[in-house]
Amino acid sequence: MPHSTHIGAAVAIQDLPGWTAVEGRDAIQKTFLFADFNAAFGFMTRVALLADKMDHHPEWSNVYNRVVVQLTTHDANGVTDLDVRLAKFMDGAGAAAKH
Ligand SMILES: C[C@H](O)[C@H](O)[C@H]1CNC2=NC(N)=NC(=O)C2=N1
Repeated sequence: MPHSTHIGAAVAIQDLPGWTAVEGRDAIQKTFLFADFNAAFGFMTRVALLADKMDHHPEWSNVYNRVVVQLTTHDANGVTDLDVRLAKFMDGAGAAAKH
């Protein structure tokens, strides 16, 4: 795996508007709400291409226009710089999202 630096959810969310710490594990969470399924799946596709390049993958689910995301680094048992990088990219790619 790529080298990663442990940050922890509490510190990570200070720099990530709309992201919250998950109860019971070191992970961060955000819900993105889009106009429709097309916009939601477009977002997931753009994120998937980066996740593949980074070899760092979100835990997420999609129902129609809603995408619920949790990020953590399994190899580090917690939130690292890789999760912060992916979260920031999601915030950019999810600019069309309603909050
Ligand atoms: C072998 C492979 O590089 C690892 O399993 C990668 C794949 N994607 C990953 N994604 C996430 N979120 N955390 C990891 O620790 C991780 N590890």
